[in-house]
Amino acid sequence: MNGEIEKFSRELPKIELHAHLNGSLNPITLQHLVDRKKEKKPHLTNFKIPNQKLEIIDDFFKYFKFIYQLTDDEETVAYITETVILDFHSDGIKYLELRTTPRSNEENGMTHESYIRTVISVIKKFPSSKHDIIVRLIVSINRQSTLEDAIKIVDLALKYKETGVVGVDLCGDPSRGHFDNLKPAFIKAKDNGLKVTLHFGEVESIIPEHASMLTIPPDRIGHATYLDPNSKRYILFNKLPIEMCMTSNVMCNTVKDYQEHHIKDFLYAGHPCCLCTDDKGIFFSNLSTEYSIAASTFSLSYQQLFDLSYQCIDCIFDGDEVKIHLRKLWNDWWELCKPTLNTLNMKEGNI
Ligand SMILES: CNc1ncnc2c1ncn2[C@@H]1O[C@H](COP(=O)(O)O)[C@@H](O)[C@H]1O
Repeated sequence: MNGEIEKFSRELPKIELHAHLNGSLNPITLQHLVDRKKEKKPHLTNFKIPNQKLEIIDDFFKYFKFIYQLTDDEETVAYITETVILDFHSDGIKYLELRTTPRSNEENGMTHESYIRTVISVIKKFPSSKHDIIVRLIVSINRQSTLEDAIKIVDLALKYKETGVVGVDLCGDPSRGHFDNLKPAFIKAKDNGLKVTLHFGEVESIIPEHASMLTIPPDRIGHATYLDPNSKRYILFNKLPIEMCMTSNVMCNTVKDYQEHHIKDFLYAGHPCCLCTDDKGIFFSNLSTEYSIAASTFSLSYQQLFDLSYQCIDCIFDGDEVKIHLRKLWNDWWELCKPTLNTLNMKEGNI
């Protein structure tokens, strides 16, 4: 990879809109958690995430059986939230929408509500004025939830709407559950002013759920790898922003390689695409690497990389005031940075 582009991608102000808390733990944090818990849970002693491409996406979801045992109390949830925010901060992320699925643990008194409260209490420690990063929360609902639980989670998201929750997400193993079972929960979220993002088209077998999902309608979708013609038309016509997770898709083998990634078609069409990490801890990536990969795969120029990052501002779930703040930040950075760039890479790239 071109070293100059890597440096540029690191320094570029960036927005992360699709990052699962428990999938974003760096290897050092994970090892630290293993060390802390191994006395009580000796079967986790040798747990490590292998840095290799998976054969099928089903294998990916198995990791959470282990990770969840490491993050099953409020103290640890607070610790990982802080670590993950600091990691994103040091990678040049200026606005982060972190997402997580509330969990409970009867043994130590953690409830869905105390889980959310814990995450929010850490987010509050990062006021933008002090820390140079704005953090918001998306509350995830797993596809395997019951409708009753999903509604409870939406109610909690609404309860904490004024303290940093901006939206809800549908996530989880796409081969489990069905969107229609949970649809009323998403309608409730939307009706009450929360934004909605849905994992969409991550695998081909999910296509029959698409038409129903689009009726919500979502404010963004994640992945959009496998699309039927009607959904694709809807997404393009409505300029529905897509959270693009290139390394995640390649590592889970839902996309053959970077060159074949569907982001290419959407970029050609001038469609709003937001590069995201998904689960940077499991895929050994970070957001600046995703920008470098996009640049080297599709020969993007500095200007195109900057534009790619800039247009994410329009796709955030927070309101106009934050958007205006971010636009100024981006423009000021670009004015300072532009004169120092190698003019060769300023020329238009392939897209
Ligand atoms: C590969 N792409 C993906 N597709 C679907 N769901 C995913 C995912 N990556 C992560 N998750 C969902 O996020 C949870 C972990 O973070 P939190 O416990 O919420 O912080 C996983 O259990 C899974 O449901």
